[in-house]
Amino acid sequence: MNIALFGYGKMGKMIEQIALKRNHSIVAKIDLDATDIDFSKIDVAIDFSMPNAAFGNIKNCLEHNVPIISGTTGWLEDYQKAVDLCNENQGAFIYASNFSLGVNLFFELNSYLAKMIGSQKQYRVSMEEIHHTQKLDAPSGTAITLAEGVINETDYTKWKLDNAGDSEIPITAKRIADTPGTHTVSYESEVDSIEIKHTAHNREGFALGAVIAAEWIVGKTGVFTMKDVLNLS
Ligand SMILES: NC(=O)c1ccc[n+]([C@@H]2O[C@H](COP(=O)([O-])OP(=O)(O)OC[C@H]3O[C@@H](n4cnc5c(N)ncnc54)[C@H](O)[C@@H]3O)[C@@H](O)[C@H]2O)c1
Ligand SMILES: O=C(O)C1=N[C@H](C(=O)O)CCC1
Repeated sequence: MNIALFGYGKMGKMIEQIALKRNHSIVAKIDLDATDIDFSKIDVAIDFSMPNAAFGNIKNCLEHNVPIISGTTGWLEDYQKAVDLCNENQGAFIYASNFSLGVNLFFELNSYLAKMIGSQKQYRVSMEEIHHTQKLDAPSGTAITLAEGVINETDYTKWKLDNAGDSEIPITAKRIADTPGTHTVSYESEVDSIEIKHTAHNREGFALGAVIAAEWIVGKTGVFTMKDVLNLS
């Protein structure tokens, strides 16, 4: 498969290594705004760029009929526009806040736990995410997906960074050097605590998941998620 990388930073470089090992070719590396991209030889694009660049890259690919996988976080105010563009162009698009298999299993576990605890009003939920100090957005996209998972199953209505009101889920974002990504969901009552936690040891899981999503999407039409790719219920 001929892959174009939008964003050639920490993730772009890791994705390149994994894609080459899986016998794909990297036919373009776009690391800044580019106007002279030859879309005719690209089978699929993978965007791990920056919050202010992701939507432009997705739009460019969809308008040139190139399927696009986006892992960039912090641009979700434009997500619905990307979905509409994909549908208008009969294109193919996946955004995931986290492409690793482990985190996608963790999302399922989080929803299941929230569903069980939803009616147990003695528990208060909170979340913590820890990432490296270069991260531009907070809270992490993964923490937002986790919060949405809880909101779907309980009476919580919103998430909020730090101090939250009664119906809001408080998320604490910490930045510590060299931390690839750690997420904890905690439930506290007067008498006990329940915690679930996912720790990424490096970026390989994110990158492998993105390449697997790219392999999966070629030849398909529509807006998909990692649940579709991994065949999770
Ligand atoms: N979904 C996931 O599984 C997952 C995993 C890790 C990181 N991320 C997200 O991916 C993004 C990139 O992470 P990173 O650690 O590689 O960051 P990084 O800062 O190392 O790399 C980003 C690269 O994007 C480039 N860039 C800037 N403007 C661009 C443009 N217009 N087009 C193309 N490239 C452009 C920058 O020059 C930089 O090299 C972040 O938003 C991060 O939160 C997501
Ligand atoms: O390194 C990052 O930046 C990461 N971003 C994603 C997020 O915001 O959830 C996934 C984990 C790593």
